[in-house]
Amino acid sequence: METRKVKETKDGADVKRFRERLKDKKKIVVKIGSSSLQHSETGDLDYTKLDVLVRELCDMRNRGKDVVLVTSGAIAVGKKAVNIKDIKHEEEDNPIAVKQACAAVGQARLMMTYQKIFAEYNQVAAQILMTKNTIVDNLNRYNAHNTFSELFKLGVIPIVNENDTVATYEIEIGDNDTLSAIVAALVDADLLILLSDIDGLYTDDPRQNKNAQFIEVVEELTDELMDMGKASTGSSVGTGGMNTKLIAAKIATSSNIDMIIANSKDIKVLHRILDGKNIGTLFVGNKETYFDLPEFVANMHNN
Ligand SMILES: Nc1ncnc2c1ncn2[C@@H]1O[C@H](COP(=O)(O)OP(=O)(O)O)[C@@H](O)[C@H]1O
Ligand SMILES: N[C@@H](CCC(=O)OP(=O)(O)O)C(=O)O
Repeated sequence: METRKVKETKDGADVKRFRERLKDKKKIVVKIGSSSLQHSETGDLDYTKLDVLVRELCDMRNRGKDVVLVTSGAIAVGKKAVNIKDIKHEEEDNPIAVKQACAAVGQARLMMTYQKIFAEYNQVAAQILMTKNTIVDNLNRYNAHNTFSELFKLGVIPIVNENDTVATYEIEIGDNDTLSAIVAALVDADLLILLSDIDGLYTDDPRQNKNAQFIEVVEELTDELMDMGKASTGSSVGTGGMNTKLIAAKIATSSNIDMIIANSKDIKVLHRILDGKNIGTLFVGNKETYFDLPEFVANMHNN
């Protein structure tokens, strides 16, 4: 049984009020990682999970919300399709090209699967592939923003991933936790939900430290909290571990967007979160900060 650690609110008020306001969120970005989409034993797609994910997203649309899905999985699905088990950097002449080739195969397959399931719920979905330049270049950013706005007006759910085949993978945005927060800031979302292979943020990696305590709410991302993720690596399938989730939290909360990390083992948590239930770790958006998105993305890997 996990020990829950509830951070006191600044004014001592009940943390429940932060959960209550989740009921009113209108524009929601949901991110799912590769490890959550696959069966861990075989690496094949978990269709049951994908089905529940799509159903939850369509139901959010039916509740009148604007919804974006940021999905990983292109490389993992591509690797499976061309029968590559491991991309070992020391054994490949050009490991990045191998990953990019896998992404080219896998992205199309992944979208095919999503399109099929979204169609079952009579929901139109779109694909948006982004690179660092989509945000840094003013005209690109303006066009991307307008495209999202039009898709929302049309009731379409945009499905986003990094354009791994043209991005220099690992030195551009590189992970979808960060990408999802960037997307949330770009579209002026009011909630970002990261579905992970863990319940939320702990005081330390609970897989390494049995005494790690669960943190229910983070009202202020202190340096101490940011350091909590730095040593982490995450699963063998996932890219960023907790570090990239905390970077995402920094981007989101500085843009006044609430963010939640929740466990993807039961994707039905999505509607429960929107019902104000106490699930996952909630990072509270900060109204007082100004966040310069293009500036941040331009300097991302220099920080
Ligand atoms: N402080 C922490 N709190 C929670 N999980 C942590 C922490 N530090 C490291 N981790 C690890 O990060 C993992 C989640 O990252 P990752 O595997 O990249 O997830 P995903 O593929 O879902 O994005 C957890 O399974 C956990 O082992
Ligand atoms: N863009 C890559 C995923 C990168 C990524 O961040 O993966 P993950 O840590 O599983 O969310 C892909 O689609 O394979």
